[in-house]
Formats: sequence, structure tokens, C-alpha cells
Amino acid sequence: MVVNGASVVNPHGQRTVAAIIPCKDEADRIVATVEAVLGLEGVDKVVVVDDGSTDDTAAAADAAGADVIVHARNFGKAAALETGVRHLRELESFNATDENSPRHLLFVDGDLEGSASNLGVLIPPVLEGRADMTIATLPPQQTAGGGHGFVVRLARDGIQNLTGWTAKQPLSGMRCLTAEAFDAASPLAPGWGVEVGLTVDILGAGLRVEEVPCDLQHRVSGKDWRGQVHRAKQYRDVWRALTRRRVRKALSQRAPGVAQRF
Ligand SMILES: O=c1ccn([C@@H]2O[C@H](COP(=O)(O)OP(=O)(O)O[C@H]3O[C@H](CO)[C@@H](O)[C@H](O)[C@H]3O)[C@@H](O)[C@H]2O)c(=O)[nH]1
Ligand SMILES: O=C(O)[C@H](O)COP(=O)(O)O
Repeated sequence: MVVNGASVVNPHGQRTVAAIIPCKDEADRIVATVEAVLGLEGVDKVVVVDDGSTDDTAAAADAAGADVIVHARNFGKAAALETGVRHLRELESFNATDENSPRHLLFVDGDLEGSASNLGVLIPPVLEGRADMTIATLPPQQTAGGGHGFVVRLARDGIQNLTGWTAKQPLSGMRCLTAEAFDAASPLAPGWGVEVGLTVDILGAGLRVEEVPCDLQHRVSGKDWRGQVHRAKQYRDVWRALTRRRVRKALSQRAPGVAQRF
């Protein structure tokens, strides 16, 4: 429900939450992830977007009980999230008596498996109106790997310079947010820039962001060449998201009309 542009809690009961799970080649993990998310209190819809997988991700997610949308080819994580939210809003618009519309959003990576059952802590601050977006911070991971911190530092420093807020884990993709917060960050920054874009745009709109410790385990990128290529793409996308927002901010001080379109 939107009143004067602001989300308000449904007067007829607790607002519910829809989980959106972007996936590329997660057939081995998606069943456990979907089952865990379906069990979260407050979540009444799970949408998996298969972002051009070459494995059986879509069939596995469907069998696990999710709504499944398939990209004909790979468009990147941000596009998968946008497809999932668009699908959700279409479903909601078909049901004129749906009191939960527009649902809050829970963004979940497909590789969390059973640990996704710990995502529930992200929901109450948003449901109760204390935060417009919560972000999960993860404990040390059981699987070895991880990078050298280049992308994390670029993201953290960039967010800090633009907003004054220091994120502990700026790349964490597990987030719960209101429809209003999602709209403030739309269109999303492409690819791996999506998290930085969400944080900068939502804070820039004067909304509240909070990091919440959450006991999650995910597939950690290694230090092999595949992991390094992945990090190079992350670096490129985060840099682009930050640069666009720096230019937008500079323009908004000089030419507000132009800045809105940039
Ligand atoms: O083209 C792609 C690639 C990945 N994914 C999915 O996006 C999620 C995150 O991808 P992953 O390979 O797990 O990325 P990581 O580098 O391990 O992820 C860290 O860094 C990312 C930002 O760079 C965040 O999105 C993640 O939440 C964070 O865990 C997973 O569900 C993927 O299946 C897509 O939907 N499309
Ligand atoms: O493995 C990671 O933590 C991410 O891919 C980011 O890489 P980084 O450690 O080089 O910032």
C-alpha cells in the first residue's frame, strides 16, 4: 500500500515478504535454498530467476516450490533481480484484493542452501518500520577462499565518500527492503554493481539502512584464475556504479534536471 509515496504497514495485518532468488547454475544448491526460504516466517512467495543457467536450476527450483522465471540468456544478477520483482508486481496486480501488496522484498543468493533458514533476522526491522533496508553481514566462512579485499575496499570507500556511511560488508547481497526503497534504487546498477547502487541510492533518498549479523554460509570464490576473473568483473561493475553516482551527484548540484536522467 502506498500513501503519498510512502509505504505504510497494512492496516489489516502484517505485511508479507516475497523472496527473490537470482540464479546462474545453482542446480546443486537451489533446492535446499528454496526450501529454507519457504520456511521463513513472513515469507509467502518465493521467485527464482534462472539467469541463463546451463544446468537444471530452473527445474530444480520449480520442483522445490518456487515460482520460476527463466532468462533466455545470461543478463547478470541485477537484471535477474529486476525480472523477479517485475514478475511479483504483475502477480500482485492481478489480485485486486491482495492486502499484502506491494510486498517487502527479500533478496537471497541461490547458493546459501540450508543456512538461508537464518535469514529471518533481516525481516523484523523492515516489517516493523525501523529500517528501509537491512543487509546481512556474514560470519567467517567454513570454506577456504576469498580475495585480497580490493573490491570490498573499493565498494566500502565509494559508499562512504558518497553517503558518509561505512558498510562492514558492502557487497553482501542478502537484503530485505521495502517497495519504496527498491523504487529509490531503480533502475538497479547493472551486474555486480547492484549492491553498491542499492546502498548509495537508498541512503541518498533519505531512507534508513542497517547491517544485521546473520549466520550464513555461501560458496566462496577461490583464488584460482576463475575467481580472479570473477573479481575483475565485480571490480568493473562496482567502479561503474560508483562513477555513475558520483557524476549524478555532481550534476545534481549544478543541473538537477540533467542529473535525474543520468
Ligand atoms: O550472472 C549471474 C551471476 C550470478 N548470479 C547469481 O547471483 C548470486 C550471487 O552470485 P555469486 O556467484 O554467489 O557471487 P559472489 O561473488 O560469491 O557474491 C558476493 O558478491 C556479490 C557482489 O559482487 C553479491 O551479489 C553476493 O551477494 C555476495 O555473496 C548467486 O545466486 C548467483 O547464482 C546471477 O543471477 N547471474
Ligand atoms: O571473494 C570476495 O570476497 C569477493 O569476490 C570480493 O573480492 P575481494 O576480496 O578482492 O574484494
